[in-house]
Amino acid sequence: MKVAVYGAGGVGAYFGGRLAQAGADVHLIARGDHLDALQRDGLRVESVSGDFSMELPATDDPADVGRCDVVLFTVKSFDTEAAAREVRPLLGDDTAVVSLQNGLDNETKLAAEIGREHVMGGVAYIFSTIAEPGVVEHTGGPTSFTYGELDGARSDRATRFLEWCDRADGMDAELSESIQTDLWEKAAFICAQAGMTATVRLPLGEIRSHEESWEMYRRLIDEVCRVGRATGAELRDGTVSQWMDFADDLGADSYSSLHYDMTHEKPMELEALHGTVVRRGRENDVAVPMNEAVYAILQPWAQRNA
Ligand SMILES: NC(=O)C1=CN([C@@H]2O[C@H](COP(=O)(O)OP(=O)(O)OC[C@H]3O[C@@H](n4cnc5c(N)ncnc54)[C@H](OP(=O)(O)O)[C@@H]3O)[C@@H](O)[C@H]2O)C=CC1
Ligand SMILES: CC(C)(CO)C(=O)C(=O)O
Repeated sequence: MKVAVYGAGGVGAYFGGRLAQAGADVHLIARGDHLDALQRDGLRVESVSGDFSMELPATDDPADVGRCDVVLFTVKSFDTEAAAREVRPLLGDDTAVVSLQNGLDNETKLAAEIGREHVMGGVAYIFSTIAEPGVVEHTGGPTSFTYGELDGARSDRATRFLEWCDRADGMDAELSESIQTDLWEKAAFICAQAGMTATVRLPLGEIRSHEESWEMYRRLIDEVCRVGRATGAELRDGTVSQWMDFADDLGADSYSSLHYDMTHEKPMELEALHGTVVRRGRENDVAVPMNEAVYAILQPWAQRNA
């Protein structure tokens, strides 16, 4: 199984490294200082599930890699269109490009550039960042992702990739029959987890311990579920309470990638998260006051860091 990781950062390099440990032929696509360090010193993953280091081919030019079975597409959502324009050298007839990004529009943008037949949707659950060039720090979370064909088919390429994922330690993967549902459900959780940790600028434990803040967390999830349903996505009953239980069990020191980016002067995915919910809410006549508040509070930060 030949796999390219397009955007080998916190998420991509972690899962790519795990697949390489399982024997997959993994190629990293990165840029800047991070790429220099990957080429010079290899990839180092410092993980709560066990540290590991490995030498993997790394480049900024997809033509060096050539056709792959699977491309894990893990750039930030604001880089989706630019990166999608460079994906073609990685594509054979049956190549799957699997987005593991946050946001609701990445798959559509990818499909517009490379064709819907190449695109799978996905959602990732992991807390990981580039701690320094060449080094990915994994601090917690389930280390799992769910992915699937846009039409829900249990295709040969999707099941073949699942077999490889199942061989890998330190990660779990699941094949989805309704990736739109999963994307909206993940959006509901991330708008709460990212929105609250970034606006409050404190970890989840302190947010949980204040009734009003915890209620805002719940309302953020609820609003996104309402918008998702209004757009036609079939969210499961009980999604709000399931996420509240999940968030109740997360470590008290949990934050989010949005909080990390905000506090490290990095571009933020605010438009892909709360910006999209606010716009889709207006289009579908669904009130989203909590998401509007988060969007308004974080816009100056998003502008400053852009
Ligand atoms: N981090 C997390 O814990 C989680 C993140 N996610 C989502 O996963 C996605 C990826 O996040 P994350 O891994 O944190 O992001 P990172 O910033 O850690 O990694 C993305 C990498 O892609 C690189 N990149 C972007 N464009 C290109 C390009 N054209 N060519 C080569 N390299 C490129 C970036 O370089 P540069 O830095 O120079 O831009 C960066 O090194 C996001 O949508 C995020 O919301 C989902 C679940 C958990
Ligand atoms: C769900 C969460 C919070 C970690 O998996 C995430 O997606 C992020 O930090 O971007």
